[in-house]
Parts: sequence; structure tokens; C-alpha cells
Amino acid sequence: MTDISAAAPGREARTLSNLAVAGFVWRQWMRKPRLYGAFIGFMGLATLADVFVPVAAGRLIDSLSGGGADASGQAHWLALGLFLALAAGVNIARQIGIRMEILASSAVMADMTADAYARVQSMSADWHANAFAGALVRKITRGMHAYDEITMYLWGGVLPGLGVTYGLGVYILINWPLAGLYVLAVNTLFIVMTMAMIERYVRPQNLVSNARDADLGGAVADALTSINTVKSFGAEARETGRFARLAGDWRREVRKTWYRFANTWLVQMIAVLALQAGLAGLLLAQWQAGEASAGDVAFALTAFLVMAGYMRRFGEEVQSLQKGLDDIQDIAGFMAGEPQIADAPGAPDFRPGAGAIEFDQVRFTYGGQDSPLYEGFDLTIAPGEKIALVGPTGSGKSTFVKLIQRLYDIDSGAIRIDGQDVRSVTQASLRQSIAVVPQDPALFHRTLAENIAYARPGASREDIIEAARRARAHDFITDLPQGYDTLVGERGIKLSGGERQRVAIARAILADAPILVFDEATSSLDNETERDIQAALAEVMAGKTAIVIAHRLSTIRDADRILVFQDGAIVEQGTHEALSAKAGGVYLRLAQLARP
Ligand SMILES: Nc1ncnc2c1ncn2[C@@H]1O[C@H](COP(=O)(O)OP(=O)(O)OP(=O)(O)O)[C@@H](O)[C@H]1O
Repeated sequence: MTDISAAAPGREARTLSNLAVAGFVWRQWMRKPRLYGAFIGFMGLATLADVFVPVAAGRLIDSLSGGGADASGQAHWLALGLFLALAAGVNIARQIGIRMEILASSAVMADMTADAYARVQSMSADWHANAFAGALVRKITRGMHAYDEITMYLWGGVLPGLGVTYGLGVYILINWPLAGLYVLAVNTLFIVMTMAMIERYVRPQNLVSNARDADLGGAVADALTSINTVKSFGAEARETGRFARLAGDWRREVRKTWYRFANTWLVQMIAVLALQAGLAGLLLAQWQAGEASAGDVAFALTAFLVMAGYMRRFGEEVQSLQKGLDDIQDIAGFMAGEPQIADAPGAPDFRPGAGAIEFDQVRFTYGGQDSPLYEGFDLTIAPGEKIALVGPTGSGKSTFVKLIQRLYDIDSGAIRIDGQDVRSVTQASLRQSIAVVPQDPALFHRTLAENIAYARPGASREDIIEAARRARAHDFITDLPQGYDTLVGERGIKLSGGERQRVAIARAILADAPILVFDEATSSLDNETERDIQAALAEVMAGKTAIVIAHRLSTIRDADRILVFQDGAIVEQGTHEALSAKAGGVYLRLAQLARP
């Protein structure tokens, strides 16, 4: 199994072999085999017709130079007709082929991009923590367009080019062996040299400039998603400077790539000239010796023009094809590996119960860390229990929540919810049974009604309003000019922190999950908002297992049990009264510090 993490943006992308990328492209073609079959068939017809254009030209010249010796005087008209029919046939077949390709590729590009998007969404939280959203967007869109280029350049350019040049080469070989050998040899040399230069000389540099290109996208998205921080530090000029440095890196690398492209073209042009001079010279010599007719020389010159056109394009097309393969390799990489956190084959959906949670000898280490955060971690939470998690920053409270949601897999031991191991059920069904109200909820740039209904798509307007009422969000929503139809701005930027949390509580109410997790905002809210949120919360928690990452004494006091975390372990647990009575205890110290 390929480790997909290596392809995570932000790190240098792993290079898939051309063969692996080609396999991916092949599977995309197989989505529309009939349309692509027709496209290839028409391109083949066009190629065949192109091979015979010089032959028809030769016949025409011969019939003309024969002075109309045939009895009817029709031969040259027939030859001209054949010549024109072939020339028209090439273009008609190509036109029909291209239209088939447009039909097939537009459909495949849409499907392939949707699959890549789904795959990226299925990547683990850890993978995304290492990814730049902007770089991902760039990689996916670049790969989408590369697919069309690969298809067109291969079937519409490179392969017809090979067909015509070798087809004519063989025709020449049969009629004039020496010239034929020369043409085939120069052709082969040209192709081998072009491929080698592109693979060894152009491609490595092209991958480097692609990586710089993705860095640019990543940097823009990184700074723009934190634009408020940038502004609050008055750091616009600093960020612009940072971007300019990255743009400078990109410019240096892309210039090298483009120079390498240009150098390859130069070498190719020299080979085309050699072919031109050699073929014309050889046939002229044969004509002089009386071994070739004027028509033969006309054939040679037309054949050369046709071949030179294909060869000139061949170089560019092989390069574009390689660039296409490089550009699509990120998407191919996403699809080639398995997400680190995957549903077990045939995993059933989670069956929600009363909300019992059990940690059984859990050991967990974050990727990139040497020592485990949790070791031999045991805990049982009864259905309906109200738990408060307290402890110093970095002690492992948020990790506890991430583990019950299975955002990370543990090293050993087991986490069971309602008797079901979190690894044995589908992730989506598990997470739908755990409603999380984060500290600083990010909303979608959609209407408030849509944001609330995110927990239950298809919820009626009445249900949405009822949930908002219970979350103490209805009043501020109806005060907005467009009420429930107000767009909240990217990540909900147009709402205050307290308002966003109440929208998230309304979502949790609609979700109606047996387990509720509430991460209290650390920043202080005004008394009224705080009271509203506490009241809303009390309602949501009724009858559910509730886990509150607590920063406020009020929440802690009401908890059935307080778990005190320190360095990834629960060092004390009990009610507020019991823990407060424990002289020298961690909780007592934290509570004293928290008191105003
Ligand atoms: N994705 C990650 N990769 C590596 N280490 C991580 C990751 N997330 C958290 N950690 C580390 O794990 C430890 C526990 O973090 P966690 O977020 O669970 O603490 P916390 O108690 O919730 O802290 P806070 O109260 O500040 O939110 C910290 O040392 C943190 O640096």
C-alpha cells in the first residue's frame, strides 16, 4: 500500500513513475470506452489519410509530367480528385474525432475531479494538518486540465505523428531502400533523443517548478484565511514581501524549466533539418540517375513537408504530454494510496445507544512525536454522565475528544462507544453520533439557516427556528437584516464568537446525538452571552452523555465528574466538592488560580 502521506501538500511531492501515472490516466479513459474508442478510430483514419497525401501528390505530378498520355485524358483529374479527397478526409476525420473527445473528456474531468475532492476530504485530520488548502486547490485544478491535455496530445498528436512518420518511412523504404533507411534511422534517432531529453533533462526541473507553483497557491491561501491576524499586526507589507520571495523562487525555477524546453526544441529542429536535406538530396540524386520520376521527387518533398510538420509538433507534444503527466501526478497520488484512517472493509454503521464511552488501555502517539501522549489510559463514562475535562494547556483534553471521534487511530488498546470499537464502524456514522460544539466554530459562507441545518440536511424551517430558539440564537438572528437568510461570510466572520458558538449549539440540538462535546471558549464572553450559552447548553445536555472541556467554574461545579488531565494522564477525578477538599491537589490549585 502506498503511503499517501508523502504526497501531502506542504512537503515536497513524491514522484510517481510515468507508468503509475499512465495507469491512472488509463483508468480515466475506461470511464468512457466507447467515446474514446470512436475518437481514437477517427484519429487513426486521419493519420492513414495523411500518409497517402504525399503518394497522391506524386501520382498527380506523374500524370501531369506524362503530358496526358492516357487515352481519355482523365488521369490527372482523377489524381487531383484523390489528392483533394485525402486532404479533406484528414480534416473531416480529425474534426469528428475531436468532438468525440470533447464529449468524453468534459464528462471524465468532472467525475475525476469530484473523486479527487472526495478522496482529499477522506484524508485524516493529520494529513490536512500538514496540507495547505490553497496548494490542494491548485493541484486539483491543475490535474483536471492536465487530463484533457494528455488525452489530446497523445491521441491527437504524438501517436498520429509516429504513425505518419513511420508509415511514410516504410513507404519510402519499399520504393527507394536507401532513402527509406535514412528516413527511418533519422526518425528513430529523433524520437529516442526527444524522449530522453524530456525524461532526463526537462522533467526533473519541471517537477521542481510545479512544487514552487503549489507553494505560491498555498502561501496566498494561508495568509488570506488569516487575514484578520495579518491586519491586526499591520503585517500586510511583510506578507507581500513573503509572497514576493516565493514568487522569486518560482520565477527562477520556471525560467530554468522553460529554457530547458527551448533547448530541446533547438536540438529537434537540427534533426528535422538533417532529415530535410538528406531526403531531398537522396531522391534528387536518384532522379538525376534516372531512377526516380518527377512525381517521385514531388512525393519526397510533400512527404518531407508532412513529416516535418508532425516532427516539429512531435517535440512540443511529447513535452506537453510529459508536463500533463507531471501535472496530473498529484491527483494520481491522492488516488493511489489509502487514507491513513479508513473504514474497515464491510464495516457496519455505528448503532447509537445510550452513550457509554470506554477507554481500555489506550496508548496514543501523535505522528512525528517520539513518546506517546497517552499510555495505559483507562476510563469509563456512564450513559448520561456529565463530565468536565480540566487541566493545563497541552495536557491532552482536546486529544481525548479527537480520539472518541476517531480523527486519529490509537497505537494500541481500544476505545468503545456503546460497546462498539470505534475502528469497527464507519467513521461517518460514528461522528454523526457525537455532536461537537468547538471553541471557535467555523461556519460556511452560506445562510444561517443552512449553517444550522448542516447537522440535519432537510430539516424544516420550523425545526431550524426551534433549535435556534433553544440555543438562544433566535433573537440575534432575527435582528439581522436578512434573518435566517443572512450569509455569514467566510468561516462565519460576520458573527461574533458568542454568536458563532450559539449557532453551533443550534446545530448540536438538531443533530440530536447521544454524545455531546462542548469546548468552552477560552476568551471571556460578556455575562449575558455566557448565561445564554450555559442555559442553552443545559438544555442540550439533558439526557445525553456530555463532555465539556471546561474553562469556567460554573460548568465545572455542575459536572457529575471532573477529570483532571496532566501530561496525557488523568491525575485526579471526582466531583467539585471532593476535589476541592483534596489538599495539595492539582484541581484545587487550578481552581484557586481560576478564581478572580
Ligand atoms: N496534530 C498534532 N500533532 C502533534 N502533536 C499534537 C497535535 N495536536 C496536539 N498535539 C500535542 O499534543 C499535546 C496535547 O494537546 P491537546 O490539544 O490535547 O491539549 P489540550 O489539553 O486540549 O490543550 P488546550 O487546553 O491548550 O487546548 C500537546 O503537547 C500538543 O502540542
